Amino acid sequence: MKPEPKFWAVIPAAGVGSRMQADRPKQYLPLDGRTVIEQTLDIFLRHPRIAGVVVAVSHDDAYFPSLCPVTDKPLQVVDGGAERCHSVLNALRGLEALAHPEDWVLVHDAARPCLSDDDLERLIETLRDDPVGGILATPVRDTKKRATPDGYIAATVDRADLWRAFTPQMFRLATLASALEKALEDGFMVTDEASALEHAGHAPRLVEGSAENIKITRPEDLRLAEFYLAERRRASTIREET
Ligand SMILES: Nc1ccn([C@@H]2O[C@H](COP(=O)(O)OP(=O)(O)OP(=O)(O)O)[C@@H](O)[C@H]2O)c(=O)n1
Ligand SMILES: C[C@](O)(CO)[C@H](O)COP(=O)(O)O
Repeated sequence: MKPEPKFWAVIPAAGVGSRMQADRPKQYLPLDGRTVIEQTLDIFLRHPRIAGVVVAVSHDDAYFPSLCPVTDKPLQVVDGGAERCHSVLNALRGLEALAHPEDWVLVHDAARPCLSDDDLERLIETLRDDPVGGILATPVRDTKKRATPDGYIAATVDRADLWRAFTPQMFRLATLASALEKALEDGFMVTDEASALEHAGHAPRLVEGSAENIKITRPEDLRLAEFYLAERRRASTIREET
């Protein structure tokens, strides 16, 4: 009898956050009373289906050790790499000591603290029997333009079938690790996990999620994330009081 596959979270958190122009890596900036990364980790540490978490942090990260998230789940910390894909691959290799090759891995940016429990649950429920896996995403809303090198409109891109890729991106551990290794061997510095699966010939599934699942990249994103989390806290308080 094959064991039921488990669900693991991999959190790439080894970036420097250069576009944020802050005094520290953006995953350690304050957000709604905690840090960005604590908000993100909490989503997975408190979700009943998540068996454990592997976080990739910069080898000289001086911030993470002071956080000490409280959890009874396995929480492994590995060194990140030069690019996000290297950090993810390092985390997958760390996870191999804890997980079965057929277990599901949900790769989620530390910089996306506004992922909702509903979206996480929908992703898992939609993909748990899928032969490949997939990603949270949302259809493009704005008209898309391609630019000339000197900042003029070169063309309008048909947005009919365009989606914005979010995270988590959910794939089987062995499939994802080998796809990432192959993409890197072939010289593809993929910016998300789905690109590696596509390079390997797969067609990951798109699971529509909330546009509130923003990636904190620039200063204005932090203000928006503060608004979203404060709104959810207010709504939760009202529900508890009624
Ligand atoms: N070598 C890297 C680069 C990025 N990340 C992580 O991947 C996520 C998405 O990357 P991005 O938003 O680009 O973060 P940074 O690389 O830190 O931002 P910037 O490009 O502005 O420096 C973040 O949680 C970041 O910490 C990582 O683990 N390892
Ligand atoms: C993985 C990702 O968040 C999907 O949109 C995005 O590709 C990360 O890109 P970044 O340049 O590493 O922020």
